[in-house]
Amino acid sequence: MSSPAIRTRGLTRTFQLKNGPVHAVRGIDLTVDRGEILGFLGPNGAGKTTTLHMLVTLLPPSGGQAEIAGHDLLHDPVGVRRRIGYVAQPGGLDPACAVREELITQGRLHRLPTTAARERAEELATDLGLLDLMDRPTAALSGGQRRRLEIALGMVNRPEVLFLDEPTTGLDPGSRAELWDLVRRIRTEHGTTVFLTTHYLDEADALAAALSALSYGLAMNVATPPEFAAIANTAGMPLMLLSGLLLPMSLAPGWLDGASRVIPFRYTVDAVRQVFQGHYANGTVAVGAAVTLALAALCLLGGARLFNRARA
Ligand SMILES: Nc1ncnc2c1ncn2[C@@H]1O[C@H](COP(=O)(O)OP(=O)(O)OP(=O)(O)O)[C@@H](O)[C@H]1O
Repeated sequence: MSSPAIRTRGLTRTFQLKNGPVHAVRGIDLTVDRGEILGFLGPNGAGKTTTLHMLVTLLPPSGGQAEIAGHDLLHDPVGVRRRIGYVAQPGGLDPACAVREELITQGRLHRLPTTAARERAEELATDLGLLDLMDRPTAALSGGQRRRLEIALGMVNRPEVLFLDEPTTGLDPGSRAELWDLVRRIRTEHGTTVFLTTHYLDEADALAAALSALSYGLAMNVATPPEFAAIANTAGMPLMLLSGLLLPMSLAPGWLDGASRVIPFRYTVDAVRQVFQGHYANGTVAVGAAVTLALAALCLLGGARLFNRARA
């Protein structure tokens, strides 16, 4: 059986500042299967970008291990880099450079001979809907077109794993939907594993079969729907969610004890939605409310793990 696309164990990053350490990522255990889209969800400052930077070899971890496409992050970073594509947050394009030139230059950076780099540029442009824009300077592209080009640049080396950092931030709803289609096509047509960070639960919901939520530098993954249902059906939890108490560690120590048995977990957003819709039978809870509740649950569980670690 082939190894997972991404596997991390206890991945940690601490920044040492003059006034003390910042524990940006506190020991993440993640497994992402090949060909899967993983939505890595969390609010500002949760540690998403730090995690991503470690996984794409830009930032050395302070502790833990990771394997990407079967290559060890610490011992074989070059092997990792050859097999991944990385699309950073927007802003890296040369405004004066035409789309074709950007694509060819990227191919050359990946050591493709000139002819192969040109062919690859045409191929990607066809695939990602950039053909009509090839002679346009990147400064003259719309936000959505620019994003598509950035993703094409990340695909030049035919990566096994594509990392996208907040791919739709700043896009209008139409461009977001187009980009989601593109990401789905990349997965189905190329079999690429996609790891994307996002602030938006609807984005993770639309794209990802698996979702990992980050809270205070701790990731939670691997929850089967029954496990999640067991948590959600715990007496008192709906009230806590509705009251908007995101981290009621001190208020519900009994519940937190229970939570420690099912963490780490992974689940699909659909499962979360079903759990909450089932819980509030008679259909009075709209999907939007279910999503909000799910997000609150993630925060609660992040707090639970933090709490249990602190006690360990
Ligand atoms: N170079 C650094 N030095 C010190 N602290 C840092 C550094 N980079 C990130 N941090 C801190 O680590 C934590 C996680 O930051 P990170 O950028 O990974 O979060 P994020 O989830 O990507 O946030 P956002 O959604 O705002 O991009 C934050 O508290 C941040 O201030």
